[in-house]
Amino acid sequence: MKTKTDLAGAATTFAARAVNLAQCGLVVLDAAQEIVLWNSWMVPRSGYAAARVGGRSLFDVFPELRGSRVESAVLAALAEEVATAIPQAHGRSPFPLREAGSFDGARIDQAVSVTPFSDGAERYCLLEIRDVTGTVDRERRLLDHAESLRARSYVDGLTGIANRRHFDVALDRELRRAQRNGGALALLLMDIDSFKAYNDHFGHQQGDACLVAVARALAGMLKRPADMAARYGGEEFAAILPDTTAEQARAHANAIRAHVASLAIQHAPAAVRSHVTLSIGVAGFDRECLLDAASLITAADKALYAAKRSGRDRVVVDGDPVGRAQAGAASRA
Ligand SMILES: Nc1nc2c(ncn2[C@@H]2O[C@H](COP(=O)(O)OP(=O)(O)OP(=O)(O)O)[C@@H](O)[C@H]2O)c(=O)[nH]1
Repeated sequence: MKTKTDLAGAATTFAARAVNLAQCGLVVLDAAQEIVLWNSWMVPRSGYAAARVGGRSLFDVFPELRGSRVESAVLAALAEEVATAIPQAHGRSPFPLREAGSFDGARIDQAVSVTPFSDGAERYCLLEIRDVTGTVDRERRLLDHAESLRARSYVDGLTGIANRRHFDVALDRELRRAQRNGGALALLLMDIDSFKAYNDHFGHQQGDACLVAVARALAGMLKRPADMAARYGGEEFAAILPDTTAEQARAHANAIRAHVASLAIQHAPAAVRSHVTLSIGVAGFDRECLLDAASLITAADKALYAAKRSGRDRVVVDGDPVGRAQAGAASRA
C-alpha cells in the first residue's frame, strides 16, 4: 500500500506531473479502498489536499458515498475487476465537489467511471470524475426549449387558446373516452357572423382584436377542466364538452352566444346586428352514427350552416328541424 510519502514523492515523477494536469478528477484506490492517488484537479473542488486524504478510505473521506452507485462500482472493480461508467443522471451528483474555490456553491454535475487495474499482485481501481455541468446545462436548456416549442405548437398564436392541432388531438381523446365509458360528448362549432363585413369596415387589425375578444369570452364560459375551447380556423371556433348531451350543449351554446352578444362589440353597418354575434352548430356523440371525429364535425358543421342559413345569431343542434331553430332565434331576438 502506498503511503503519504509515496503520494508526495509520486508528484515529482513525469507521469504524476501529467496526472496533475488532467482536466478531470483522478483518484486511485487500493484493495482496501484507501486513497493512493488524488490528483490536483480534486484539491480545490473537494477542499482536501492529497496529503490529507492519502491512506484514508474514500468512504471515510466522503461518508455519503456509502450505499451509492460509486460504492457498488468500486466493489465490483476491486472484487471482480469489472469496469463501470456512471453517467450524470438527473438526480444528485455523487461526489460533494464544487466549482474550484466555491465552498457553498452548487455541486458540479459529474460523470464517473471506475476502472480496475493490477500492479503485480496488488489490485487497484481508478476513478475518473468529469465535470459535465456545461453539457447538463445545455441539455436542460434544449429540453426546456423543446418543451416550450411543443407547448407553443398547440396554442393559437393570435388568440392564445388551443389551435386546430390541439383540438384534433383532444377531440380524438375525448371521443375514445366517451366510447369507452359510454358517456356523452358534445361538439360546438361557432362562427362570427358577417366577419368579412367587420374586416372590410374596421380593418384587419381590429378584426384580429375582435377575434381575441371573442376567444377570451368563449374560453371564460367553459368552466370544467376537461372542456376545451379552440380556434378552429379563421373566424371559426370550436368547443369540446365532455360528459355533456346535445340538449345540455344547446343550453351552453346559447349562454355562449348571449355572452358574446353582451360584449356589445360594435359591428359593421352591413352586418345582421349592430353588435358582433355568433352562429353555433351543435352535435352530440352518438354511438349509432356519430361515432368518429369526422362524422361529429360534419354534423356540427351542417348545424352551423343551418344556423347561418336561417338568419345567423342563433344555435342549431344537429337534427333540429330548421323551423325550430328559427323559432328559438326569434324568441331570443
Ligand atoms: N382579421 C382577421 N380576419 C380573418 C382571420 N381569419 C379569417 N378572417 C376573415 O374572416 C372572414 C370570413 O368571411 P366569410 O367566410 O365570407 O364569412 P362571414 O363574412 O363571416 O359571413 P358569415 O359567416 O356567412 O356570417 C374573411 O373576410 C376572412 O378574411 C384572421 O385571422 N383575422
